[in-house]
Amino acid sequence: MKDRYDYIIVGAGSAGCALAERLSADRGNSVLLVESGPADKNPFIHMPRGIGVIANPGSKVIWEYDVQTGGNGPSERWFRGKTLGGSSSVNGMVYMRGAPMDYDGWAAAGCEGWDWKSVEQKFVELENHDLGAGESRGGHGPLRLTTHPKGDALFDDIIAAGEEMGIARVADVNNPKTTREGGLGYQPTTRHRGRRESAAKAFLTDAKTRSNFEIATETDALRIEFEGKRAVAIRLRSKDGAIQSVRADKEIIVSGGAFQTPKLLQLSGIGDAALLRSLGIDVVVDAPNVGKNLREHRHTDLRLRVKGNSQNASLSGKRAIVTALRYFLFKSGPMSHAAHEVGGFAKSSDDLDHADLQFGLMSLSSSVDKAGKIGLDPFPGITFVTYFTRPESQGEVRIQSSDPDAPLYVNVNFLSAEIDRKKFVAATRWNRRLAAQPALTKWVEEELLPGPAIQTDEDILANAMSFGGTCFHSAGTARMGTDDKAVVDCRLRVRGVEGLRVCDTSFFPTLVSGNTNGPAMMAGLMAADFILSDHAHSA
Ligand SMILES: Cc1cc2nc3c(=O)[nH]c(=O)nc-3n(C[C@H](O)[C@H](O)[C@H](O)COP(=O)(O)OP(=O)(O)OC[C@H]3O[C@@H](n4cnc5c(N)ncnc54)[C@H](O)[C@@H]3O)c2cc1C
Repeated sequence: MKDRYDYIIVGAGSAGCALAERLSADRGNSVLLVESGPADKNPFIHMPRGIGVIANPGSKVIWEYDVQTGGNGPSERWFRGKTLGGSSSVNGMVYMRGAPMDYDGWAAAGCEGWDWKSVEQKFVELENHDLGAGESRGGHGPLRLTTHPKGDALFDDIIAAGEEMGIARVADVNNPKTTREGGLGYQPTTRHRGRRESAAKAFLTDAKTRSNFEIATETDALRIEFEGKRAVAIRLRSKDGAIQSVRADKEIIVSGGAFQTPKLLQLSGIGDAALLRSLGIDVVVDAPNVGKNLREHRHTDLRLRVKGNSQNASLSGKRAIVTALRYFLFKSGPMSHAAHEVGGFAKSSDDLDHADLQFGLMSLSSSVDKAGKIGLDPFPGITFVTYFTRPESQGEVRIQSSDPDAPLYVNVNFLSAEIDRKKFVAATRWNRRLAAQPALTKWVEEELLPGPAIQTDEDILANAMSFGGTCFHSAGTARMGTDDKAVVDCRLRVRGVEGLRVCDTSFFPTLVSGNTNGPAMMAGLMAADFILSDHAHSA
């Protein structure tokens, strides 16, 4: 590693990889990409269902958090990616983009340039879709997308059940009309030829050979260093514990993800002044909203015992070995599936002008045994996973110590907003309506979860944390905006200092209507445009 670069990016996740590729494409820029985790060599990263192995406690490729859910529920163990590709290397590979209204809402709140028409162009640039290029779809970008193949009778009947409810069968669930009106179809995924297509795969495979680009894995960014109000260097700790300051002549961009980005800002003196002083950290900018506005999707699950076509058996016991072998030989079979085979959007009530629910089918089902261990059910089961797409509950992430290795405080405050409670109930009822359609009566044997005893709105809410979970879409903790409380401005520059930006899901002012990997990569492309044009003008 050299002692100075033009640009230093902290975090080789979804956004960081996309940004690094774009900045280093100009050989006149020297770029350093710093990543806490190791290179993505573990073969289970690349096997789509390898997630069951790499997400285990103690895994070297994940960050683990103890998260307060809000209310009286027990805390939950959440994780994020810690390797090249970040969370895109450990996620469920469901590829969604969000709805035009999400981005148009950001623009209407003052952030010009973030309207749907602008971000849509970036999605098109990003995508190499197996459905080919279309009006709102890319066919030539770096990110190879594969739609789950047709042909499974149960999956097809789930889409047919949607049709019986008046929900269109669609070829591309990301089409803007589908995100508005609703529609179910086979799930587009970040997979290619049976392997995970992470941000590292899409953006670093070619870029890493560039002589102006360096990647430092197993290296932690501990603190941003300032001269006056200008961010000038990053304090780094390498694998062997050596500490080094590396200068950025142009900019530092923090892409550590929605938990680690606010943490690094706070450790560097950008945060709530009272909190920072109480921990002995010198204040660079009093920015009380760093770490606030944490947004997350909470899914409600309908676990069903079915008559067949579940993947439970082929992923359990001795058959799992055969399934894994099939995967390693042919890159096919259940080990090559993403989290959802079927997905899409729906309206929880016909009078809505926009879809408000996202649905995903998991072709397996799991339960917790008497010893508290989670395992696949010993019978055929599937799970409907549905969530309200635009939650308003807000939580918080904050440091509890000036020690960078100390655990973070995370409280997501699920269902604290009235609308989220109302929609959680609506989503739970919607799952049941789908399962009750004629197309599915020949498949469904029994509802296992929430279970027949849970019927009233009160019952559903009282048990909400026990039949669903986090979608791992955390965002919002370094909110973009034009108001005094925003952490970054609309070009992602940290307010109150110079030479520092944030580029990851932390800046999202609200959650988008869908999964967040695609939007994070899109953000990396947007940020690259801002940075390159700002420096072209200042040169
Ligand atoms: C289990 C799981 C399942 C998910 N499923 C889906 C899905 O199916 N579809 C979907 O679209 N989205 C999914 N998501 C969400 C999506 O993957 C994330 O929202 C997205 O990847 C976030 O991108 P990011 O750039 O904000 O951060 P990340 O991709 O998390 O990247 C942050 C990177 O920064 C590194 N880093 C952090 N701090 C430091 C530091 N101080 N020094 C050096 N490096 C640092 C981290 O190690 C990490 O590599 C899932 C996420 C998880 C965790």
